[in-house]
Amino acid sequence: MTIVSQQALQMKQVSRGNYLMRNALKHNVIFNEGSKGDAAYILTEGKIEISGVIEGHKKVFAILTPISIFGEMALFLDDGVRTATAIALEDSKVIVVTKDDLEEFMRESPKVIASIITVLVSRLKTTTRKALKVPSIGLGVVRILDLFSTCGKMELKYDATVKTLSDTFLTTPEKIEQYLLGLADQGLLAVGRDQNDIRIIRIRERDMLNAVMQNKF
Ligand SMILES: Nc1ncnc2c1ncn2[C@@H]1O[C@@H]2COP(=O)(O)O[C@H]2[C@H]1O
Repeated sequence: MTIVSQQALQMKQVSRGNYLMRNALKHNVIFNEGSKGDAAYILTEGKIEISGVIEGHKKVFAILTPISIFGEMALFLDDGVRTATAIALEDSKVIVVTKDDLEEFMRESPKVIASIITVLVSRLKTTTRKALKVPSIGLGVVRILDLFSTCGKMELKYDATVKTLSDTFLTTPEKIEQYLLGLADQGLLAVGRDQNDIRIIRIRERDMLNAVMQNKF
């Protein structure tokens, strides 16, 4: 049993009242990041995606399966605002836990408090690990271009490449264009137009990664 499900079951055990159940059909938004939150939810059936928008890009933080609790953070935060968006990936069922319910659970059972802390700590640990894994954007761009050239693909559509790279590295298209400009200045690629007047990137250095590493990019 996961830590999250332990916590959810803990809550079921201490609750004496009737639960308010809610169905969330596939694609339903249960709540949006930035909205005010007055309840947490225990997922009993289905699948919920927890995501946020970082620098204009959607980032999935977690995919929850039964039994998991979510939407608890806003109940602890002073501003009461949702830190992420919850969307049903499948037809789902949740138990609504109001702020009053949660406070009552916590008053009645120190185990509930302990398990909520455990859930928050475990999410923080996962999130910190993910954050530390964010690659150097510059080197990441070079590695991807290097892969294309290794596969013999020396011309790439400019707009599509910039969009894919900015989505991949959760950064702005402008930032990616700066890196491309830097590589162009080093003579490793050129930006031009094809016969249909579509902007393209021409990779000029087959071993781009090696060249960049030698230049201590
Ligand atoms: N990094 C994360 N990993 C897993 N779940 C999260 C993460 N950030 C937020 N959540 C959950 O998503 C919910 C969004 O609404 P809340 O801020 O009320 O409570 C939040 C947590 O339950």
